[in-house]
Amino acid sequence: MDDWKSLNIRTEILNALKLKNFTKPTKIQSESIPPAIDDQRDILGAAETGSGKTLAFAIPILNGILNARSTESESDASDSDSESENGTGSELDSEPEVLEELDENGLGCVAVVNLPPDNYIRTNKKLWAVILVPTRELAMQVKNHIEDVAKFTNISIAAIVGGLSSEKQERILKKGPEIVVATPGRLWELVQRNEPHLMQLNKVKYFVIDEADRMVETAHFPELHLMLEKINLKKNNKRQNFVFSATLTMVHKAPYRVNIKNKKKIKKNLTPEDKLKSLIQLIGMKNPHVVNLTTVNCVTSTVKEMQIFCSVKEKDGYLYYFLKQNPGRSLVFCNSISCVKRLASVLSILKLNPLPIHSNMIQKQRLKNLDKFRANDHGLLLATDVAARGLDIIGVNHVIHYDVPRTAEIYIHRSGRTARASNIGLSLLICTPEKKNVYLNVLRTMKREKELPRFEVQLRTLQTFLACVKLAQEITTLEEKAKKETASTNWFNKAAEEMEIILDEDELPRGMGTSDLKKHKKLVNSKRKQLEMFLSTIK
Ligand SMILES: Nc1ncnc2c1ncn2[C@@H]1O[C@H](COP(=O)(O)OP(=O)(O)OP(=O)(O)O)[C@@H](O)[C@H]1O
Repeated sequence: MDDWKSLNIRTEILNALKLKNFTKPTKIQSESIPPAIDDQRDILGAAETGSGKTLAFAIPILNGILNARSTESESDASDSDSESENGTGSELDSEPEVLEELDENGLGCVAVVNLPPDNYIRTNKKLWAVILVPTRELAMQVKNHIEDVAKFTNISIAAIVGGLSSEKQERILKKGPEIVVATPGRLWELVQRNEPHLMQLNKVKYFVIDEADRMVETAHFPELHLMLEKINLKKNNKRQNFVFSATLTMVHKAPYRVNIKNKKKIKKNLTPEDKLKSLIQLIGMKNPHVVNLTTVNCVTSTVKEMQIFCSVKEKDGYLYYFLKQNPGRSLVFCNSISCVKRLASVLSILKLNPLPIHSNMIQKQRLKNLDKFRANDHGLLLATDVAARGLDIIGVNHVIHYDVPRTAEIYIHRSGRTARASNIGLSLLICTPEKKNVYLNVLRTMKREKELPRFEVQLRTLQTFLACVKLAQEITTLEEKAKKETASTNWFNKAAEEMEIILDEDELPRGMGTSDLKKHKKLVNSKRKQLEMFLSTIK
């Protein structure tokens, strides 16, 4: 534990690290923690996936809160009359609030008032830190990770995310957690509802943007920009900012056609320095300490990268071949929700028990599927890029890019779900001729001169797998059709029932009648039996 001790970390935190068996800091931790703790510097940190960035910002925050509390209790002891810094009363919102009200004619008029809004009830606990992350699952994970390290402190941490009851989250905030980990949408919603604890947002001592390059994309998180405007409206020199990502310094070449079209004003390619500068400005950081540990390879060195080149028709077959031939915990990424849903049907019929996760699922089911995946050494998660960033699931053996990722960043983050914390793993990209350009572009952005090595398959074995997949696809299509037909007939029958009309079969919507449906079912059953036979020949 000596390496930790030299970082000036408090005993409460050291004890928790010891309990977790984290014997020494990772590189990003040993390079970020000292300037953050000793010099209270803002930190811009870039380091590969799975390298421990969460604790690189969480430890300085916990340490800072504990130190401040000790100082407060010392000064409280010496001056019991003075107002505690822990209470928010003296510090908060001394500035008048400007409220819009309606006059008797229903017209808007502006009233300047010194009082807070009616529902503004100050919590008596200070909001020390706000940590923003792009996805709900990541917020939960970061919260749990920090809680582990805060085990021997009485600092409380809350996750505030969309998809769960906002009333319940308001109840959590009422307890006054010192650290709030949140997704921007839900946090902003509660800020706008004047949630009392969050009224301290512009006074927080620590502000973190994790996965920052993704978070500042305006199109994805407009609320983050509104929040930044709000917290930067009034200068808060005491705020310490932390901005982290594995792809913070990654830049893309401006497309060639842009250069040709705008002959006179040729678009300058953004440099990593430009990118950092604009982040610093946007977030309102002051002279940040930059820790850039990204490597030339971009992807963690313990990830073995490979590719399969095949036609669109063969993709499912190659995927099934890989999954059957390479047992372990696998995470398959698709570019769309519809692809996840379709693959989930096909792979379920092939008895692989896939667990889908995408943004159209209810939040509780998303979390449930993640838990099931975590608990099963042979789990199979089918995900959109909602699971590409930050998720820390120990023991993911394979990441499969079923669809070529649209950008190098996505490729890096997806691949980073395996081989975490110095473990090894495989990242396999499936590419079709139509997507070859996108794939080459991803490699170009990562400055790779060579293509990824080919994943070799045994062609004879592959044929059996392709045959199984073909049957499974046929069954899926037939079942889908039957489901749609039944749904539309049911709807028609229900409508007729409500209108008290009795229908003959020939009055039902054109499509399958009851007898057609029976035949259809029979066909599905025979195909299923055929598939069972095929599957029994595969180990
Ligand atoms: N000092 C340490 N010693 C051993 N393991 C550690 C240490 N610090 C963190 N870890 C573990 O390493 C794993 C990765 O950490 P973390 O999730 O913070 O990575 P990250 O750099 O944020 O990754 P990503 O870029 O994918 O979000 C976690 O399981 C964490 O518990």
